[in-house]
Amino acid sequence: MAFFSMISILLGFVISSFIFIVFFKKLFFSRNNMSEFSTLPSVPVVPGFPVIGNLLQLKEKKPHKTFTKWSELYGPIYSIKMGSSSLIVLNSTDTAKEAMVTRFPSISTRKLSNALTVLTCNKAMVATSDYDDFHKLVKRCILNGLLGANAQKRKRHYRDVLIENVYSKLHAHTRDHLQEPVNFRAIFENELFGVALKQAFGKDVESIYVKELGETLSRDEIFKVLVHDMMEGAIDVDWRDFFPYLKWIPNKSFESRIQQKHKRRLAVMNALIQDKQNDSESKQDDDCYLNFLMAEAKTLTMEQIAILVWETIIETSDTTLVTTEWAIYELAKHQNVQDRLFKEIQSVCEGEKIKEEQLPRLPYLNALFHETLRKYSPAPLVPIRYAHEDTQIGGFHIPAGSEIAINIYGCNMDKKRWERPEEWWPERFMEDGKYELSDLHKTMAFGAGKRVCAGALQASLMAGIAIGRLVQEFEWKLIDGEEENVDTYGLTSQKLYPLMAIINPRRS
Ligand code: HEM
Repeated sequence: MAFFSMISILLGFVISSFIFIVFFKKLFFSRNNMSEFSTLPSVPVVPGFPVIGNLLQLKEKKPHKTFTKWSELYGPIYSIKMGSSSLIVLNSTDTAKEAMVTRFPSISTRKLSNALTVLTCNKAMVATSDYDDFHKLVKRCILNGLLGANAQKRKRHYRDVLIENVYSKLHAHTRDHLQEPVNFRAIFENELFGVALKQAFGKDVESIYVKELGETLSRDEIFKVLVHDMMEGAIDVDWRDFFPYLKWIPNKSFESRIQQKHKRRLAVMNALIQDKQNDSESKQDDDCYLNFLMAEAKTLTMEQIAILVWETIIETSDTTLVTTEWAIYELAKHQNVQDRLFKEIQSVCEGEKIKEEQLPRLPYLNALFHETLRKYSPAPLVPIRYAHEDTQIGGFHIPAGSEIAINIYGCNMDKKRWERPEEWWPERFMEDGKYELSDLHKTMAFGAGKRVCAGALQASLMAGIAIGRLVQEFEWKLIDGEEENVDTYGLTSQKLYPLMAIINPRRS
């Protein structure tokens, strides 16, 4: 009997110790697992519908505008549901900076849509890669080989030729069709694409035979395949992005659209690369980005090199055009701003053609460039990021696994930060007639922190000198009805309808 009661006491002790250990371990473990942030409040949620969440509310293809409206109701940071995926949206400069700089180590990976996964060959671009060794290698390459200050000095002649060509074509227009509106985009886009090709391959091209397609493409067709179709593809929507658990269901029309664009782009890039390699004996510029990558990044595959070179072509061809076209539109609309800019240029350049070296001495030109970046944020939404560990933003808990969208357009339309944000008003950067260089970065147009735009210098030089020279040489006026044409299109706030303006030469 004593033996049995001994056993039951012992058993009782073992069981209670076991329960205690399990309980204690659980308590200890969950405490340990509870990050320092989990006591913070969760981000506010924008109400949506069961299953689809907020998808219906986002059906107009300008999510940055809808996000900005919601920020007035739900605050600068909130969460939405896109089908079964949640997305945290940041709409103020403070929260955006926190995500891009202070909390960057916890939010350094990218989350790509199905379309972008294909078009970027699974993150093989600098701009869409995760923050890893690949990113460090290719960002070093793009800065040293093309976009850093020294490389941009070496590429100066391309920019000089661009501006002379644009000037000559506009001048020819005034000679042959005075008082007829000019399509500024058609001229500027064509020249920018030329710079993009020269930087990439050391030369412009008129046409190319693409063996994989069995056809010869004209320069316009090359532009369509490398730039236009890619911009269109980047915003193509696959409904499976919103319901990843249904990814096993085929979406044939989406897949064939994207694959076709992707394959044509690679075929054209391969043809251009081959053409350059066959041509290496000729006197073309050998300081081109393709040669730089081939020499400096030997661990990369040929497909990665093709994508990295293509990246510089699409980036050079698009955002600088968007900014310059909107700036000229606003100048043509605001004659007083145009006059003030012209006077500033004349007093600094003393009748000579404006030069890049003079840009720092032209505060009003800088102010209006940055005001254009603010109002028209050429990259309104930064590619989506992903929190790989618990963190916080704006005093809210951001659990690991959250997807985060940074709405730069929303930051720049924030009424708490900007007086009358809807107005284009360069003087906001010229308080008391002076401007502070640091103020210009308040727009966050180029991002911030470790993923800051690599092309900011090139874009500022090209857009700055183009705006300055075009106002120095011509008076710009909008045609009737043009003021209403302010709609945008696509991923980068491009003007929906090309700017149509009347230009008059200022001097013979
Ligand atoms: C006005 C013109 C431009 C604007 C407003 C702009 C804006 C931006 C923004 C917002 C980012 C994202 C930052 C982030 O993910 O946090 C970015 C990244 C980038 N941009 Fe630009 N960009 C412009 C022109 C250019 C040009 C002309 C090039 C190259 C030719 C370029 C190359 C890049 C690259 C390579 C990145 C990725 C940097 C990285 O992830 O480390 N950009 N840009």
